[in-house]
Amino acid sequence: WLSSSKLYGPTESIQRASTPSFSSSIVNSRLFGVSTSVPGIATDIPRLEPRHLRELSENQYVVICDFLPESLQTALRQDVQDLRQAEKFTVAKIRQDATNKLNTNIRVAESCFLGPTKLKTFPSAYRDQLYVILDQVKADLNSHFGKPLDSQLTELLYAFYPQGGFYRRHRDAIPGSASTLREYSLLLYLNKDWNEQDGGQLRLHFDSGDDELPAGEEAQCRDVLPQSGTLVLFRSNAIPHEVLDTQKERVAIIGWYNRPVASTDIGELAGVDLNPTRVALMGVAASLITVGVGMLISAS
Ligand SMILES: O=C(O)CCC(=O)C(=O)O
Ligand SMILES: [Fe+2]
Repeated sequence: WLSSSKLYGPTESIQRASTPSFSSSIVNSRLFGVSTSVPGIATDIPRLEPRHLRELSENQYVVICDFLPESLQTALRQDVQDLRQAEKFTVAKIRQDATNKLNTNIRVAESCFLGPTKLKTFPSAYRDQLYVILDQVKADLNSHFGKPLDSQLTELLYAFYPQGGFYRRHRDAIPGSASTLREYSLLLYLNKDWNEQDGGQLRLHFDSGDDELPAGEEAQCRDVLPQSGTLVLFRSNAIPHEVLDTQKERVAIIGWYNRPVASTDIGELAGVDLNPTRVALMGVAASLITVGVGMLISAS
């Protein structure tokens, strides 16, 4: 597992997860695989390996193929179908947008918010398994980077893009809004047998722009196929990205690991101008804001 850390450009090196895609209920003894058992399912918990974490810190993003166990991919694909059937999906809004109004010039997709406290009337052991896996990813990020991530402030959703769907270039963390707390963006795809001609690639941009390529800069990007099982992680404030027009229905699990609210965020998040010395004395206010932002996120 400590094999060579490759230096690579935006167009190469897609990593592979090392855990087997599925195992029976036998607890495995491999270094990065632990197992849980949920009634009816027993799946290895895939882990971020040191090479993945190194790559994330060097390049601000990492792409890991075959991360999610295949049996779970199948089950979650079915979960998306069932939730759509039950009309649990709503047309996705652009949340960073000040007005939060529907903007179909930027995004055409439907979404369904997920999390341990969501969809209580529509439980799924497979979704619970997903939460366990995503908590482990968070723990792996935590222990590698040594920066705490806030468990209250994790956002998670299913996104369904119809044929012709897209999401134009944007950044996930925008200063001056709650999204500024997003530290890592997470994408997990559930689309079987995806090809180049199906479109819907996730395009990661490496120029210095936000929503557009700055004049005079050369485009530099990498396209990732939304292939079932693929995990993409990137620093939310570092990598502008977009979803190219999809020729087929496309499903993604989208999440953000947020950092805790710092006292220096208070002014910005509360929309007021506070002086820094006062702000420093306001740790209590920071935790209140955490609760407030948490409610904001869970209400969406
Ligand atoms: O669906 C994707 O691949 C990306 C979605 C995205 O960028 C977002 O929801 O912020
Ligand atoms: Fe995004």
